[in-house]
Amino acid sequence: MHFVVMGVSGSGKSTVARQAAERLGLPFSEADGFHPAENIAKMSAGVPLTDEDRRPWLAALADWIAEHERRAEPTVMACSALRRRYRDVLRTGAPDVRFIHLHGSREVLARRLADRSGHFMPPALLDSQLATLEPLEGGEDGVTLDISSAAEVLVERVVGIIGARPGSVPDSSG
Ligand SMILES: Nc1ncnc2c1ncn2[C@@H]1O[C@H](COP(=O)(O)OP(=O)(O)O)[C@@H](O)[C@H]1O
Ligand SMILES: O=C(O)[C@H](O)[C@@H](O)[C@H](O)[C@H](O)COP(=O)(O)O
Repeated sequence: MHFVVMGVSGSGKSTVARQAAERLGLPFSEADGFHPAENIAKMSAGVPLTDEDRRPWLAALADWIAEHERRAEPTVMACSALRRRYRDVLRTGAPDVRFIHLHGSREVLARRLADRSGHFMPPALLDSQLATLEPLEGGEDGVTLDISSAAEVLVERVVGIIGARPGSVPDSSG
C-alpha cells in the first residue's frame, strides 16, 4: 500500500506527510526533490509548469513507488498530484496507491505561503495551482482533509488513515 499526501503548494503536504511517515517508520519521499533543475528554475521564476514539464517528474515518482512495491515496502509521498491524469501516472507504480488530499481555502493557503521562508515556490503561483487542481473524483481511492486544523492534528489523522489499512505498516508483532 502506498500513500500520497496531495494538494496545492502551501497545503502542508511536506510537513504532514513527513511527520506521519516518521511516526510510522515508513519510507518517505518529497516529490519536490524529483523535479529536474529546469522545472525548479521555471517555478522559481514564477512560471507554472505544463503537463509536458511534469511528465518526466511523474514518471520518476511512479518509479520510486514501483521500486518499493517490488520490495513489498509501503511508502508515504508528499506530491501535489494536482490533476487526475497525474494521479493516474502515480497509480502505475503499484496496484494500491491511495491519496490523502489536504484541502483548504485560498485565504489560508495564501497566508501559509506568505509565512513560509526558504522555499523556491513563489506564493504568486498559488492561483495557477488552484486552477490546475482537480479534486479526487469518485472511483479514486482517497480521502480529503481540511487543512484548517493544527499540523499535529493532521499528522494524527494521517497516521490513523494509514495505520487503518491492512498491510500498510510493517508488522512489528514478530
Ligand atoms: N496545519 C498547519 N497549520 C499551520 N501551519 C502549517 C500547517 N501545515 C503546514 N503549515 C506551514 O505552512 C507552510 C506550508 O507547508 P508545507 O508543508 O511546506 O506545504 P506544501 O508542502 O504543501 O507546499 C509551512 O511554513 C508549514 O510550516
Ligand atoms: O506540479 C507542480 O506544479 C509542482 O509540483 C507544484 O505543485 C509543487 O507544489 C511545487 O513543486 C512546489 O512545492 P510545494 O508544493 O512544496 O510548495
